[in-house]
Amino acid sequence: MTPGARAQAAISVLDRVLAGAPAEQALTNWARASRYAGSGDRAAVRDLVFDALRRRRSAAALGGGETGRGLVLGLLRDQGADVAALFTGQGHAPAPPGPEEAGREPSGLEALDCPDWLAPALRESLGEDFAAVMGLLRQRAPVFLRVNTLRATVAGAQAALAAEGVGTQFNQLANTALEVTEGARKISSSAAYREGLVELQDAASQAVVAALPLSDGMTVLDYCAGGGGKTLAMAARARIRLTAHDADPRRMADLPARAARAGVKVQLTETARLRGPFDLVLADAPCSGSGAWRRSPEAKWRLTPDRLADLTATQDAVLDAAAALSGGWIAYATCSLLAAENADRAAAFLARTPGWRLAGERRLTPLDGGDGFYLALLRRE
Ligand SMILES: C[S@@+](CC[C@H](N)C(=O)[O-])C[C@H]1O[C@@H](n2cnc3c(N)ncnc32)[C@H](O)[C@@H]1O
Repeated sequence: MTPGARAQAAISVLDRVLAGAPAEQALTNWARASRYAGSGDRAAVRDLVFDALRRRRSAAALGGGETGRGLVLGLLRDQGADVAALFTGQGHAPAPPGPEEAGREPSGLEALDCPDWLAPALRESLGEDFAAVMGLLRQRAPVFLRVNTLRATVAGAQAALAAEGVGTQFNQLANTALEVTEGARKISSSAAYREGLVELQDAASQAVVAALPLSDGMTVLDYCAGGGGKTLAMAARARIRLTAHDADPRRMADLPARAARAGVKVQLTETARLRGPFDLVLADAPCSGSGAWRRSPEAKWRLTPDRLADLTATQDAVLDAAAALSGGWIAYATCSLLAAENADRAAAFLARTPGWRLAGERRLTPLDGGDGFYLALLRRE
């Protein structure tokens, strides 16, 4: 595909996303219908789509409108690309821009790609870091790996990856974290990955697990296990008896295979069969994902006040369920930057639940290098 044809493909995918389709699904449908597109084309179109979604507001201003065409035009102008050479109207390339597509410079919250309604809450939560964090959320996220210390040392994993063309450097957020510097697209086919030496996991997510009070012999429940990223990371930290649960068990479908690959034992349990007490319950609650908007930029634009209110109600329910199942610790975590989902939820829990205290807290933002995360360690008195 020519660069112009790739831009046109991104325009059609973005039009579907703007109409409500999830970006991953719209990209998959486009790729299935475009057998002529090679892996390089698919990667280029994907990058255009996700870059445009991260900058949806500012790109719409620069491109003259919030359409697929406006977003791609605006993104390319932002990147300093030669738009006239791409929007030629020749072959499969998009038509040249008209005068109504001249666009304008974005300003204020628009230039930060911040939704207006969320700005006060984000400003309050992030304080003087607000603009710097919003600026980082407009960029691509680094790719991080977690070294599975049950299978390899950090140096051993680095050497195995390097032999397969994947360059890494140590990241200070966690002593298991490697940032990928080269060859990210080779990871999933590498032997190091297939043999369970490394997992894809954000460095801040690893830092959260590193901060948990885990020791040999503990019984641990991962109450919101999802795909099991933190389940596996906890298993590598200490010899614990691990149970994984999720309100939607289908989310744990890959966990048995991932656990086998990592050399880890995990018991999957349905809600009706859960029996406490556990020494520690990890409540990695569903949230706005605002700390991970670099990876999932659509979430920034789809969040609404009603959705946020639903999420905080679920977070309260998850904390209450965790308290009923824990004999000692609750680790409440989110990948949100909003105090309403973080410290406010921990405070509300402590206010309505006698017999618990706050034993520790950690806040991470993309300024620390990884995703934004919050962790509250709650201790039964
Ligand atoms: C942030 S994700 C978990 C990510 C996972 N811990 C990881 O590290 O890969 C939150 C999970 O909570 C689950 N969930 C939502 N509501 C829940 C509830 N009321 N009780 C338990 N799990 C819930 C969702 O299905 C989702 O898989």
